[in-house]
Amino acid sequence: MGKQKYYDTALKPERAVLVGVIRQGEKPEETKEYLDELAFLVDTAGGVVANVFTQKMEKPDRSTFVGTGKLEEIRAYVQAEEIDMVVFDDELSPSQLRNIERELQVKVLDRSNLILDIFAGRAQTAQAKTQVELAQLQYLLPRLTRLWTHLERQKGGIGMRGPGETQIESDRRMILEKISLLKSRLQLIDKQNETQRKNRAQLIRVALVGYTNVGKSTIMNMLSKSEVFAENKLFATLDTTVRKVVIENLPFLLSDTVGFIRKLPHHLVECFKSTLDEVREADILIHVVDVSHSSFEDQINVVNETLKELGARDKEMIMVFNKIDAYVTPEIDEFNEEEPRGLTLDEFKRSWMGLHNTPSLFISATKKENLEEFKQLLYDKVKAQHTVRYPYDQLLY
Ligand SMILES: Nc1nc2c(ncn2[C@@H]2O[C@H](COP(=O)(O)OP(=O)(O)OP(=O)(O)O)[C@@H](O)[C@H]2O)c(=O)[nH]1
Ligand SMILES: [Mg+2]
Repeated sequence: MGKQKYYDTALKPERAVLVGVIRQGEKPEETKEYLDELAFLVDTAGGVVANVFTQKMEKPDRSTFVGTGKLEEIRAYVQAEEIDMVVFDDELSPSQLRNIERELQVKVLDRSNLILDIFAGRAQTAQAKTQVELAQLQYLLPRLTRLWTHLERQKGGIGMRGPGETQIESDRRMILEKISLLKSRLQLIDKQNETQRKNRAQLIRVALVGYTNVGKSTIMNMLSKSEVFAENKLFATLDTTVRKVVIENLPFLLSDTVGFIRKLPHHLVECFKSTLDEVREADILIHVVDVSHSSFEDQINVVNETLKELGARDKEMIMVFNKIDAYVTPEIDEFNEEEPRGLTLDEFKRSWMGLHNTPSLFISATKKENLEEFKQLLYDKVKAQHTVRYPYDQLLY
């Protein structure tokens, strides 16, 4: 796919239509959240959203995701409005993808390959590039296989023998060869990185983790006075950056890494495992939350789940609620007089502190609010671990 195109602002942005299914028991706000996030992904990839289609269904249709009537409606819109692509909020199965493409006659993407495409456009280092390419090929492979078995089922029919199959078979073989090549390349890079990590000074390691776009890189820049790329797009950071930071007289290593997101394609997590080594090997995690985001509590859960998947859930953690400057008390229901609004920041703070033992802080990285308190807590935590780990270290005394 034309990655170049996405980032070339001189070209007309591609026009997209989003499609989501409202499952039974799902609240309309939830669906809206999911689709808003999908729209942000499209925006990050350089496209513009022209329209959104939703359908209430018990579960997505097995062959066409949405019902045939809805698909017909989308097709009419796509033709009338010169739409370049249709993006589905869930990962489509190989046969769904094929059926929908046949019906709509336009580029069809799902959430997974949209994320993969953004990653591909952002990867800078050899490691990230290799990881993304591997994930893309692994995404592609079953979509070829199924096509192939589909053809095989019809084998015997006149005109169905021969080239069709062998073409796909050889594509498949090529992809498999490429996958094993990429895997061995990654192993080599991993080994080099491991050696690098071993050669590092004996310092406590702290990792910034959190949902994408919460302000991890901004905090990294603030603490290390370095320049890590930060912007209001999803997945601004793909490669892990490690910096030495000194608070008062205490040095430690701080790493900034790729943000997490709901429904992150599984093979992508797999491929990025080694990028996330810094997280897995960290002594302390700083879990950054964008408290101004309307679904920040869901985002906290997604991050905790992903950490569990990485085997990093039991580490010492500090919760940092960032962007307090942008927090607005949510309006819940204007017709309910007893509960016309959600929690104010203060109320949330108190209820959070009451429920959780994890040390928590409320800051604004851009407005520089409560940064001293944050640095102090970080200093205390790092120092506590440092004195246990390196008791004879002269640095501290
Ligand atoms: N209002 C407000 N915006 C902030 C604050 N901290 C960061 N931002 C903005 O949030 C956006 C995302 O910041 P990043 O630091 O790139 O976030 P990240 O978590 O590194 O994002 P990814 O690398 O994409 O996962 C940027 O536009 C920042 O300027 C804050 O305290 N208040
Ligand atoms: Mg970042």
